[in-house]
Amino acid sequence: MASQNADRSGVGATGAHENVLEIRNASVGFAMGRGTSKVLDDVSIDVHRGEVIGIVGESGSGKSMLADSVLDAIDPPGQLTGEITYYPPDGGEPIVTNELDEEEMRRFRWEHISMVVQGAMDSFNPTLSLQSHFEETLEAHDHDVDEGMVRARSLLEDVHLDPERILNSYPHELSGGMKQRALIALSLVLDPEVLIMDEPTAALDLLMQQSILKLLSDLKEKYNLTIMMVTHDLSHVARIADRLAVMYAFDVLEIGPTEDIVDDPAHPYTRGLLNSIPDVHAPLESMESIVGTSPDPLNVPEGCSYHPRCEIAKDECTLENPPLERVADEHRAACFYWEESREAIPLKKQQ
Ligand SMILES: Nc1ncnc2c1ncn2[C@@H]1O[C@H](COP(=O)(O)OP(=O)(O)OP(=O)(O)O)[C@@H](O)[C@H]1O
Repeated sequence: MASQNADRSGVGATGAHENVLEIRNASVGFAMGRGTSKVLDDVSIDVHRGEVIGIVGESGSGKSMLADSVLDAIDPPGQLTGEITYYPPDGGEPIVTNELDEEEMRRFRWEHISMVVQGAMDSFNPTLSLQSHFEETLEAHDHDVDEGMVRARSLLEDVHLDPERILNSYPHELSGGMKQRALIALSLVLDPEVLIMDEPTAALDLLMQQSILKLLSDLKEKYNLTIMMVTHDLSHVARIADRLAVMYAFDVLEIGPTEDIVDDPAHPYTRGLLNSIPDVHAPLESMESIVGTSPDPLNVPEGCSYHPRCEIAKDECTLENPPLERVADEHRAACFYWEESREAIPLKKQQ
């Protein structure tokens, strides 16, 4: 497998690097008739070992592109550039995932990083029982099937499903919530270290969404997982995320501990996003949406991409793209005027 001369400075006492993933200058471009459409624009973030990181933002902001980049799963003709490095738990050689060839990636995926994508519930093969899905996955990765099925049963119990009943069922015999939970068990059967969930609960009702979040949080503790969770629903993921990265126009414009982002966001966009989250107790007229729409990938504004919608933008914002600046210890925001934004854009009280 491809490796790089790793930066060993983040190696902790256990021999494991403190970051499980380092995403550096990740960009995705699609060549189109009207020019090249950049749908991920030079994103660099670390994913800390053992955390839940929520990737949030409006529809079309590039969240799935960021998640797909980790496993180099961009559909052609999309082109990924940059470098995504995975650090194994045992302090072994780091792996640059976007340098793996097809066969190396086939082995890497599910063993180290599993991904459950939008609509994956429908990806079960309708002609195969759930037992066959688990067995095929184990066989494809040369795992001992008997041993693997012991783990599969235990994982199914972890997600509150009856192993015997589920393994003997066909996908159409399960409800949406059961399928989603079976899929989470399947994604963990090879004991990966990282689980990427892209809108994992979008098709489920609110109660089921909450129960899946609780399950993920329990699984994370039990199996020492790192979870990257992609969603447009900030309030939802904030319940389990240690950190949040807020995306807008194909870039991360704010990142930090969840409580900093929710209680004291620094970027005008994040403040607007929080003020637009529905509060069931508040009168409708008190809800605010952000004026304007997010940019088309072929028409991203110069300077700060948010400036046309920003109520505190100044000339400088139209000319220069602000870098992520330090707000507090681990809190960063890409805004020249983040200090001003706190007073200029008051937060409505969330329930
Ligand atoms: N195959 C493709 N060719 C060209 N552009 C694409 C392709 N797939 C996605 N895009 C564009 O990439 C941009 C980012 O898409 P992405 O799916 O990452 O957004 P998202 O934030 O995950 O949105 P959503 O929450 O709706 O899934 C969008 O503008 C989308 O139209």
